[in-house]
Formats: sequence, C-alpha cells, structure tokens
Amino acid sequence: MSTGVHTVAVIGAGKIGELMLSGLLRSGWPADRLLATTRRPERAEEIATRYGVRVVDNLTAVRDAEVLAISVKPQDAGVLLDEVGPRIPDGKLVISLCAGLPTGFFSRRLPAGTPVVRVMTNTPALVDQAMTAISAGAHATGEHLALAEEMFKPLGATIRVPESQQDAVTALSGSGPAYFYLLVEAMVDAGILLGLPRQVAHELIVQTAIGSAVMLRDSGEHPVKLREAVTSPAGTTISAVRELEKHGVRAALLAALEAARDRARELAAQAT
Ligand SMILES: NC(=O)C1=CN([C@@H]2O[C@H](COP(=O)(O)OP(=O)(O)OC[C@H]3O[C@@H](n4cnc5c(N)ncnc54)[C@H](O)[C@@H]3O)[C@@H](O)[C@H]2O)C=CC1
Ligand SMILES: O=C(O)[C@@H]1CCC=N1
Repeated sequence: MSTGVHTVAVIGAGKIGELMLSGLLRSGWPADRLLATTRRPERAEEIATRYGVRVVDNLTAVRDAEVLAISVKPQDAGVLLDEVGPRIPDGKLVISLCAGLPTGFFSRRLPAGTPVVRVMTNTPALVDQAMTAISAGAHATGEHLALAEEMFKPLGATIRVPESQQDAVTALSGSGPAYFYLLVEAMVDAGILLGLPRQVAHELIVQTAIGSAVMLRDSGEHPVKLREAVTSPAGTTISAVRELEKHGVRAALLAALEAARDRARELAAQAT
C-alpha cells in the first residue's frame, strides 16, 4: 500500500459509517481522502453536504479508494460483495465492520490475496470514546492492522484480538452501550418511583455512570473493590445489592451476553 494518508471509502454510510466519517474528519483526515457510498440518494446528499466528502457508487469507491471500510448490515454484505467483490482491484485493504461475519466470508468473495481486517467498534465513537477491537484476517499484515488502528484510534480506544474472539467482543463492547443505556433507563424509572422529577433522576444517574466509569478506568481497581467501597455495613447499598442478586441481575447479564454472542454466530451462518 502507498505511504501517507490513504483514501478511505466508507461503503454503507449509515449510523456506524457516519461515525467513522465524522471521527476521521475530526482527527484531521482530509475530506478529499474520504469517500462514502449508500443506497439512498437522499442519504447521499445528506452525507455529502454534512461532511464535504464525495459520495459515489460502490464501483467508483472500490476503484478510487485504497481502504474499503464495509459498514453495511451483515444481512446486506452478500449482495454488496456480489456487486463489487470480484471487481476490487489488487492492493486494496478491506476492513469489515460487520457484526458476526468472519473475514473468510469476505475473502471467498474477493480477489485472491486481498487483505481483510475485521473490526468491531461501538457508538461512543461519536464522542471519541469508542472501544474498537481489530483482528487480522487472511493476508492482513501488521501494516494493515496498524493502518486500521490509525483510522480508529481518533475514535477512542483500540485493542487487537484474535478473530476467534470477535463474536464475544461484539456481545461485550459492540452491543455493550445498549446494556448501559437500559440500566440508566431503569434507574431513572426507579428515581421516578421514589418521587424524583425525571430530569433530576436522569442528571443524577448519568453523572453517577460517568463518575463510576472514570473510576473504573483511572483507579485501576477491580470493580468488586470499588463496589465494596460504596457498600457500608447495614447501609443502603447492601439492601439494593441484595435485591439485585435475589432478582438474578448477574445471571441475567451472563445469559444476555451469551445470547448476543450466539446471534453473531447466527448472522454468520445465515449470511449468503
Ligand atoms: N449500530 C451499532 O452500534 C454498531 C453496528 N456495527 C455494524 O456496522 C454495520 C452497520 O451498522 P449500522 O450503521 O448500525 O447500520 P445502518 O443500517 O445504519 O447502516 C448501513 C448502511 O449501509 C447501506 N447499504 C446497505 N447495502 C448497501 C449497498 N449494497 N451499497 C451501499 N450501501 C449499502 C444502507 O443504506 C445503510 O445506510 C453493521 O454490520 C453492524 O453490525 C458495528 C458496531 C456497532
Ligand atoms: O446490534 C447489532 O447487531 C449491532 C452490532 C453491534 C451493535 N450493534
């Protein structure tokens, strides 16, 4: 691959594709080194106007870009690859953001030797706080992984994992923001149950979530230690923790994330 700033095409500029575009632009990636594609003309207009990037058709994108970031839904990847796969010129790097799809699903539909990198990011990319896991597929070298890291580091933290862990990663961090939003929803409702105005409950819980997350990140302490520090003998916290354990919150989370991992596997099995 050439040196310098690579031309990246976001193929399927939906929610995650747009987060990539905005994050790369915020990091200083030149707009003239970014391309986007989408199926809907009105969406194309929206992306072009909002970000000042060229929105082109898929075949133009795979011709003109050096890195092809595929951010269509897993269910749509087969149709996309039928359209462009055999016509991707040599020397391109394909980065898949598609949940569940192994890199082999792409390699089988791409010219022999095309390097594929699998990435699982998440929506906090919007505020440069994403967690992005990066895995090498066939023909991907350390240089390709480093380029993927260069693209995703401006969006937040990155980690390299074996591709075999990516379905578990999807369950934990890909889908993870939704679990925390559900928890916040429920705690705000509890605040209302206890007589607090919704806005007050929301402000209390959001800041408590932020503070707890920063403590987890910066203290280096195990969550158990941090929880013990809050849980006073015969205090209020232990009364709540007892109810949470009695209602099986811990078991519910284990089952929920296993279901997410299993769904990622199903997406791969169903992909055509
Ligand atoms: N939403 C999330 O939090 C995360 C999603 N992902 C993955 O990112 C991918 C995209 O997810 P979202 O952005 O949420 O979906 P989305 O539906 O918002 O975006 C997908 C986009 O791809 C476009 N598209 C579909 N087929 C196309 C084709 N043949 N040519 C051009 N454009 C095409 C659609 O028009 C749409 O704009 C999925 O594979 C998903 O598994 C990964 C991490 C997190
Ligand atoms: O729910 C989904 O399938 C996508 C992938 C991870 C987060 N959202």
